Amino acid sequence: MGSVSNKGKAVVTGASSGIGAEYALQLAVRGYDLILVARNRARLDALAARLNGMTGRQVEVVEADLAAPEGVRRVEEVLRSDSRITLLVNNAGVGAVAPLLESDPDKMSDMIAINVLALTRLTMAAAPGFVARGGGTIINIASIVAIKPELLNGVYGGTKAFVVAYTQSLHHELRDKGVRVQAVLPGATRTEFWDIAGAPVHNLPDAIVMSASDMVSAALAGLEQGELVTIPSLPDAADWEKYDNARNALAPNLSHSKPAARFYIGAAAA
Ligand SMILES: NC(=O)C1=CN([C@@H]2O[C@H](COP(=O)(O)OP(=O)(O)OC[C@H]3O[C@@H](n4cnc5c(N)ncnc54)[C@H](OP(=O)(O)O)[C@@H]3O)[C@@H](O)[C@H]2O)C=CC1
Ligand SMILES: CC(=O)[C@H](N)C(=O)O
Repeated sequence: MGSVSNKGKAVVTGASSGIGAEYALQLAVRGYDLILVARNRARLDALAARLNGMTGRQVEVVEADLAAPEGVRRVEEVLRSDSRITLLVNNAGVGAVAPLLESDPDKMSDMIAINVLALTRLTMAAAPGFVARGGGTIINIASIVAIKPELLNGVYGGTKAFVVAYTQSLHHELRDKGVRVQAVLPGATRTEFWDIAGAPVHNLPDAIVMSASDMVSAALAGLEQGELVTIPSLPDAADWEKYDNARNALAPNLSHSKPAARFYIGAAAA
């Protein structure tokens, strides 16, 4: 059994494969104890044993279906009750490539439940403890489809746009309370995501597909550099800042007592 980490514990959802398993590895190497969450118990147990053997860190496992209210409640309870938790990685997620008119509404509902509802509730379960203890970090895994929703299924893009907006708003509310937040926007990453979404990753050009290991290394470097939004592929951070500045530049004109003159409403009424 490893010694108790002074970095505390990281909760990683969707840790049974892909990006989540890679976060678990890289966080254990950085000295975090772990709580791994997903449905596939056998995979979680195998990863926990491997990481404990490699790093000596304590690794717990919570089997939970985050599409189901009782699964979310199980993880909420852990987040509320364990004061050693210092980091939450909201990574569990599913995607789709099918156009909206060919999509199964029940699958879309499940996607919203996992990508949006679970992430929202787990954040709300973790944040009060972080505020009370004067520190903590929440990493939300979004996607580049948050800003380019035309690329894949529209509901998937909508869920990831939610993750970015939610994270920006959390930053606004929590930055003065010692809580760090980060939205990570991966591009195509070589994981099982693609098979599950219905489009094998080998059909994509290698030039646009990153390994999960490189993606997570870059995302953690972005966190260390203080980024609120990290796009691992983006060469120049100033490009995101321009995009974000353009959004903020709209602010003075987003709410007025009258419609803009270009809609001629005032002229017609006069
Ligand atoms: N791969 C890519 O190209 C990109 C991925 N992303 C995002 O990265 C995140 C991780 O995906 P990735 O690693 O690629 O894909 P994987 O399919 O490899 O991993 C998804 C993880 O989510 C878990 N998960 C899925 N459904 C549930 C559920 N109902 N309850 C609990 N856990 C669940 C899975 O575990 P289990 O099945 O054991 O429950 C698994 O651990 C997702 O949010 C995805 O949207 C973003 C951009 C690009
Ligand atoms: C855009 C991608 O390639 C990715 N699979 C995603 O989940 O957004």
